[in-house]
Amino acid sequence: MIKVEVFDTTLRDGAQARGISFSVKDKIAVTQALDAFGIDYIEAGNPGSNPKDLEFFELVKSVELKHSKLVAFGSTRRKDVAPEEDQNLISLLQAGTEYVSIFGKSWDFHVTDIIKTTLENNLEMIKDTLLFLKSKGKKVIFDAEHFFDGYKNNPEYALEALKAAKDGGAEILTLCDTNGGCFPEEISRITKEVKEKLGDIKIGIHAHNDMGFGVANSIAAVEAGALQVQGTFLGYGERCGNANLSTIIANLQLKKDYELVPREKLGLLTSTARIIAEISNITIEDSMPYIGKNAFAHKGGMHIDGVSKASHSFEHINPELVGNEREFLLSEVSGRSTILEEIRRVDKDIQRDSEATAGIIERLKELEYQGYQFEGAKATFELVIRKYLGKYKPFFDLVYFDVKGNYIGKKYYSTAVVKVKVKDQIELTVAEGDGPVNALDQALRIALERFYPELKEMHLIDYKVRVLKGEENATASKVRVLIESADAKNSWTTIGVSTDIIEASWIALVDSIEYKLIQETLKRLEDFG
Ligand SMILES: CC(=O)SCCNC(=O)CCNC(=O)[C@H](O)C(C)(C)COP(=O)(O)OP(=O)(O)OC[C@H]1O[C@@H](n2cnc3c(N)ncnc32)[C@H](O)[C@@H]1OP(=O)(O)O
Ligand SMILES: CC(=O)C(=O)O
Repeated sequence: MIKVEVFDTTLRDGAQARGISFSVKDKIAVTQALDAFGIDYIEAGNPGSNPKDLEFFELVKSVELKHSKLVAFGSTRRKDVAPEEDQNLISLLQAGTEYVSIFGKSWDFHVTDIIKTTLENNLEMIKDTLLFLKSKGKKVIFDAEHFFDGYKNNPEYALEALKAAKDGGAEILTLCDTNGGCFPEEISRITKEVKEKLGDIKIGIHAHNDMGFGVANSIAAVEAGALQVQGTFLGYGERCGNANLSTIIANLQLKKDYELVPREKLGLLTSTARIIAEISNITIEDSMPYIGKNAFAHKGGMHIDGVSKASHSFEHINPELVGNEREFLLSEVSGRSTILEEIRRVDKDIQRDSEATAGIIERLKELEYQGYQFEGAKATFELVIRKYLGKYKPFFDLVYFDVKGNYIGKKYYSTAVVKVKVKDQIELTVAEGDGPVNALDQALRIALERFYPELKEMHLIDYKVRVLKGEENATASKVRVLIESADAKNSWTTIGVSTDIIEASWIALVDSIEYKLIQETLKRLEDFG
């Protein structure tokens, strides 16, 4: 088992992604999540860039980290400034970290045309900067910016840049595919050549994802001898992002003979990813390998049948290894194996071959054809099963409802009137709401709470509407409404479809209330034994 160090730059390179802006508090929270997961190095900011990063390094001094080493990032000294007078280097020292990472030019074209200095001066800038930082007691990781492009253009010079960093006392030389434009075989070949030519110093890899090879290139470098991988936990970063560490860690640790994080921590991969996404205010792509919501979600009836018989028939790993979960999605492509579990929740005696199983599948496919989609609305599907099996009795009957919107002065009000019959009693209520559905929800609850006080515990937490185009369901302009409701212990989702948004919302609202009342009834029956 070879140890490969993990270097996370979510808080530095990840913060260079469009749409990401961490507050100091966010940075501390991400640092703590990465530390708890066992990341070796956290590049947490660029103190020469902005006061926020400097403030972060000041405040983080009082945060106890159990595993990770913090790293402050900056560039080599400016071309005509001595290191001790370079403002960026002074800020780096102020950050007070044991480790600093310094990026320097290793592509001759960048030296002459971007920083506009001589090739010799750039080598001096690298060496001087590192010697200065070493003299101040720092451990330095050298990021050879554009190393692979530089090596392809002028291998001797690119290697000279690495040697300057080595002579300056670098602990690790990181080869960067800054523009993300290399193929894995190039990364592999060049990494091997660097290792042969530079001897015993530790090599790292920093890959970008512009060709979709961020993960593949990082793995190619590790297989060629790199012992440190830089990336961002969820692949955030400038342009197409950085190499995605959550994928690299799982790939190398579960499929190859490398240890990247302590073994017992791998099961925290998914929860750590979700914490970081939440703080970053970015939704994780459902299809992200290992940690995405769909990574172990099965929809095809034959796949579900296979997984139920032997999980590895359609899963490359057990989801528990990375803290994710298996899910079976209900839909028109479901077979009997998929829905049997749902049916048995209602009636344990029903078998795969029972007539009811086939009948319920037919009903499911019919409803999906009308525009329903049950993969996200299992509560409504439970009601479909109950209705089919005759295990459903309405808790109330609707006499009528009426919803109106009015401008009064300059303000828009929605009002709903609901008349229902419960146990032979008629209840007529009226309520105002923020919108028509909210008004309807309020009026219905007021009408029912007298009979079913447990409804006071539940509330609506999400409401989504989707307009269905004709070709999707063979009918013109229907709307699909999904309502998520919750009480103190559970949340559940219901669905309604109609050509009228109010009617679709009503259907989903009624299902949401009936589902809650059924659960309460079942609980009471269970309590009575
Ligand atoms: C590949 C990477 O991700 S590298 C990191 C990139 N990240 C960032 O740029 C985010 C943080 N950057 C910043 O906050 C700002 O760019 C600062 C504060 C660092 C600098 O701001 P400014 O002084 O206004 O310079 P500006 O950003 O316009 O230009 C960059 C300067 O750095 C110089 N420079 C670029 N790379 C290097 C290097 N490796 N070593 C020394 N100087 C460098 C450029 O030549 C240019 O100098 P010039 O002003 O003499 O032309
Ligand atoms: C250092 C760095 O972020 C890069 O070269 O991409």
